[in-house]
Amino acid sequence: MIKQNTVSHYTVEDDLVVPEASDHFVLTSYVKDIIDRALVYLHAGYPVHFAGPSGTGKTTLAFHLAAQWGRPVTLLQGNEEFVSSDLTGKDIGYRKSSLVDNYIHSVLKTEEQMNRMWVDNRLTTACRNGDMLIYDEFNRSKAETNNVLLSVLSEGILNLPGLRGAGEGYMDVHSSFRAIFTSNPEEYAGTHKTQDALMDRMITINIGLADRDTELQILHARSDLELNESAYIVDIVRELRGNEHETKHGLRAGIAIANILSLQGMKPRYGDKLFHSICYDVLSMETAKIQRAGHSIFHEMVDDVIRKICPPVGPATIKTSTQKMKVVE
Ligand SMILES: Nc1ncnc2c1ncn2[C@@H]1O[C@H](COP(=O)(O)OP(=O)(O)OP(=O)(O)O)[C@@H](O)[C@H]1O
Repeated sequence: MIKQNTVSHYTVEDDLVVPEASDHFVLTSYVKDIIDRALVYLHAGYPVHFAGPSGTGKTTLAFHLAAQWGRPVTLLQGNEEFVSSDLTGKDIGYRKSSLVDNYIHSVLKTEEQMNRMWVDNRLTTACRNGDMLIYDEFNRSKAETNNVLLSVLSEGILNLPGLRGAGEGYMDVHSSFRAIFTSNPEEYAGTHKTQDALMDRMITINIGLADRDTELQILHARSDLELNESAYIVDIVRELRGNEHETKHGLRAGIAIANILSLQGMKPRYGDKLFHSICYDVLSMETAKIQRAGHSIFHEMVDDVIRKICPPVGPATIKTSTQKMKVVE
């Protein structure tokens, strides 16, 4: 595992995202393989699309990739309410300028000029400057909103109908412009079916759940829990995923449990009631619905997995910042 000082958090200043170094980005061979392939596609001039379930690291990969690319980054977040002008820009009205010439006091000459005022939005700025565009969850925007990307990605032309009146209806896209898209094809609420024409213009890398080592390194990097203790959490989450009921937790649930435990000075132990409860709560999203003979078997299922994976609590009492727990042996 290599922890790289490259990226995973960023600052936003005047709409421009500048990727910054982070100690927390984890680059295992699994992650590196994805980034290397994506860089090859970007160098060949193709936009890259990371597609996969929630919490698999798509956005983090997109920012890391953008940092590797080295150009300024413009960020767009897919939105159901967006219309094309939210991507490209719009006329914000007219500017009126008038000149009053009274040089010869008996002659008053006035001249008025009306100019349309156009403001670029993020896509236009990125195309103009040759930035890297990250369009996160782009399928949350309607297909007709994203149509403007078709000519950008294939012909290198941005269509700006709003500027037609000013004789500037099209703009050549800067040759350094690139785009990284992310989407979750499994998400139904609030997403739109992406048109094939757009998908056809990007190279899609399917991001599944990371291998165990990557998941472990990420969980360890994102919490202060020791590596061997982190491994118990990773195995619990993976075991529940592999369960016949197929729970769909991504990386976040494990990170959350590890963070809570390390902040409380706790360790994942079978029989520690608080630990069991934390697992019920954090992992309850889908599994809570699982029933047998009319009652939820979710807690039993989690208890079973914890028993299989974690060592039991020792004879000492477990100290947490808020309470002392009685050991259950
Ligand atoms: N390579 C990595 N190094 C360190 N942390 C990572 C890495 N990949 C993912 N993570 C962490 O895993 C969590 C989920 O990652 P991320 O938000 O990128 O997933 P996502 O697939 O974009 O999720 P969603 O589809 O729900 O937006 C985050 O806390 C992120 O910081």
